[in-house]
Amino acid sequence: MPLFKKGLPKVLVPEKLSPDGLALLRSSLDVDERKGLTPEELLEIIPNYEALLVRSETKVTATVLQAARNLKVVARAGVGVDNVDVEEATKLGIVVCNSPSGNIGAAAEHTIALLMAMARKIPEGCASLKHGKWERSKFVGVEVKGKVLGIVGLGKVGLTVARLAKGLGMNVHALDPYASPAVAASASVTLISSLSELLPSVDFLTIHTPLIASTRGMISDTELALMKPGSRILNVARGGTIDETALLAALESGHLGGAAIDVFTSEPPVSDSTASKLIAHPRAVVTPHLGASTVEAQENVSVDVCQQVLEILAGSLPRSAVNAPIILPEEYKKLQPFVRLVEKLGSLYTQHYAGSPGGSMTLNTFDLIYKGEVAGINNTAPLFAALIKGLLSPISSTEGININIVNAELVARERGIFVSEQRSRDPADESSYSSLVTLVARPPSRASSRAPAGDVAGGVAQAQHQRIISGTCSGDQPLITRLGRFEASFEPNGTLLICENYDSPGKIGVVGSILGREGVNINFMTVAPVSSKLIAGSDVTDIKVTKETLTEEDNPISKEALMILGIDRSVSPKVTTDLVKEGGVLSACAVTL
Ligand SMILES: NC(=O)c1ccc[n+]([C@@H]2O[C@H](COP(=O)([O-])OP(=O)(O)OC[C@H]3O[C@@H](n4cnc5c(N)ncnc54)[C@H](O)[C@@H]3O)[C@@H](O)[C@H]2O)c1
Ligand SMILES: O=C(O)[C@H](O)COP(=O)(O)O
Repeated sequence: MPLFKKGLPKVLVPEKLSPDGLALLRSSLDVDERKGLTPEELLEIIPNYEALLVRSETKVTATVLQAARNLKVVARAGVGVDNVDVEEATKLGIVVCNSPSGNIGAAAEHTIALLMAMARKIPEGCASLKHGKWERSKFVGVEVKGKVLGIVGLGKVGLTVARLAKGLGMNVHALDPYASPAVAASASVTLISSLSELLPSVDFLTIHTPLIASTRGMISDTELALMKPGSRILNVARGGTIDETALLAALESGHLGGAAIDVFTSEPPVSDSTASKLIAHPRAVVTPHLGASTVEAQENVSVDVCQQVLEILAGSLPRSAVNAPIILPEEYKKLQPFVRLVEKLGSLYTQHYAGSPGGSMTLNTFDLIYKGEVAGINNTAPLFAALIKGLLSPISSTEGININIVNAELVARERGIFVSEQRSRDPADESSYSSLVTLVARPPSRASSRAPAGDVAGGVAQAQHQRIISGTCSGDQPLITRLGRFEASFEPNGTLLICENYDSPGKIGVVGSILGREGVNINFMTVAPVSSKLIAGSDVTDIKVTKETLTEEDNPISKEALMILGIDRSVSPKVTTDLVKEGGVLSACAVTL
C-alpha cells in the first residue's frame, strides 16, 4: 500500500506518462506512478484514488470503476477511450476526459512514415543489411508521387495525413460521411461517397476512424477484393477496423502488395493468433502502437490531461470530457452562483414539501424557469444537474453515486423525474432582480390539462397541486425570493426552521422560548408575508391556496406569514411538533441547506 501525503487528493498513474504533465500535479496532488500493475492489483488499490491517468494499456473496466469509490475522473493521455468503460463511468458520475488533439501530428507523421517504409521496403532492406547482406535488387520499391491515397475517416488525423500526402504529390480521395465538403476542398481532397466507389481507385488505403459499431470489420474480404491487385493498406487508427483474418488472407494470396499496421485487435497480440501471423508476414510493416509515441505528442497529451485533472478535482468542468457537455470557462464562471442557487431550490423543495400532501413523492415533473440575465446563458446543463442533485441528495443515499453533470440525465430518467427548462429574456419580474430562477413542481397530467384562462376556480384547483420556489443571486450569494405563496428574502444556508403562522404579536417570543428550552440558538429571523399579487387575486398559479385559507374570516390571507429562523443546529421532530402544539404556528419544518 503506498504512503500518501496526508490530505492531498491521490492520482494513480499506471502507465508511462510524460513528466511535464505530472509535474503540474505534484504541488497539489499525491501522484502515485505504479507501472506494471496486474488487473487484480489495480482493482485492489483503486478505491484509494480520486483520479486515474491512463494511456491505451490500462483496462478501465466496469468492475474497476465500481470499486473506485473515490474516483472523480479518468483522464486518457491520448485520443481513444476504447479501453475505458465510458458507459459505466457515466452511470457513476465519473468524468472521462481525453486529449483530442495532442497527438494528431504524431499519428499523421507515423502514417506517412509507414507509407514510405512500406513503399520503399525500408524495414526489409535495413534488416538484410544488418544481417551482413548487400541485396540491392531485392528491395525495389514504388514511388508514392502521382498515386492515389484513399483515406477512410477525414477527421483530425485523416485530414493531416491528407495534407502531408498532398505534399508528397499524391492524389487524395476520402470517404467520411460526416466530413465537411468545404474542409475537404480546402485540402484538395476528393470526397467519395461509398467504399465500393473508393476502393477500386486507390493505390494505398489508410484508415483513420474510431473503432465503433459501424467501423468494426469495415474492411473485410469483400472490401479487400475490391482493391486493385498489388495495392497496399495502412492502419494507424484502431485494431478491428480491418478484419485481421481477411487481411492475412489477402497478403498470403498476393492480392495485396503490402500492409502497414500499428494497431491490433488485442494489444499486445497473443502468440499464435491471426495478429501474430500478420506481424510475421514478410510484406507487413508493423509497429507496436507507436502512432502517438513522440516526445512532443507525449508532452502535449500529458500536460493537457493533467491540467484537466487539476480543474476537475477543483470543481470546474472538463475542457474535453467524452461524457459531459463542454462549456466555455467564461460561461461556466457566470453559471456558478446559479448552480448553487438551483441546487438549493431543489433541496429546499424536497425538504420543505416532500412530506406534505402532494409532495415530492407524487410531484415528479418540474419546470425550471430562467428569467432575466440568467436566461441568456446558452448551456444550462450544470443547472439541470444541480437541480437533480438538490432534489435527490436529501432523500436518497444514491449508493455513493456522485450526481453531477455527467450522470444527472441518467439519474433523472431512472428516478422518473422530468424537467422542462424555460427561458424568458424579459426582465426577471416586476421586482428589481436582474435574474430570477423559479422552480415549479407539478403533477404531469394536470399540467397538460390546464384550465382555460379566466377560469379562476380551475386555476385554483390546478394551483393546489403546484409548489413554487423562486430565487436569485445577490453577487455570488443565492437568495430565496419566494417560497410557496410567500414573498421571501433569505439566504438558503445552514439549518432553517420554516414556520407558517398568522402574523400576530407575541408569536416570535413563544417560538423563541420553545427553542431556548431545547438549547437551540437563533442566528437570524425573517418574516415572509403572503405575496401582494396573491392578495390582489392576480397570481392564480400560486401554490397551496387552500379553501380553508381563503375563507378564514378571522385570519384573512393577508395575515398569514412565514417565519424563517436560522438556527445553530438541527432539531428533533419533537421541536417542530411542540412549535405547532404549544407555539400556535400552523406548520413547522426544519431544513438544512
Ligand atoms: N495509433 C495511434 O497511436 C493513434 C494516435 C492518435 C489517434 N489514433 C486513432 O486514430 C483514429 C482517428 O483519430 P482522430 O483524432 O482523427 O479522430 P476524429 O474523431 O477527429 O476523426 C475520425 C473521423 O472518422 C469519421 N468516421 C466515423 N465513422 C466513419 C465511417 N463509418 N466511415 C468513414 N468515416 C467515419 C468521422 O466522421 C471523423 O471525421 C482514432 O481511432 C484514434 O483513436 C491512433
Ligand atoms: O488513442 C490514442 O491517443 C493513440 O492510440 C495513442 O495511444 P497511446 O497513448 O497508448 O500511445
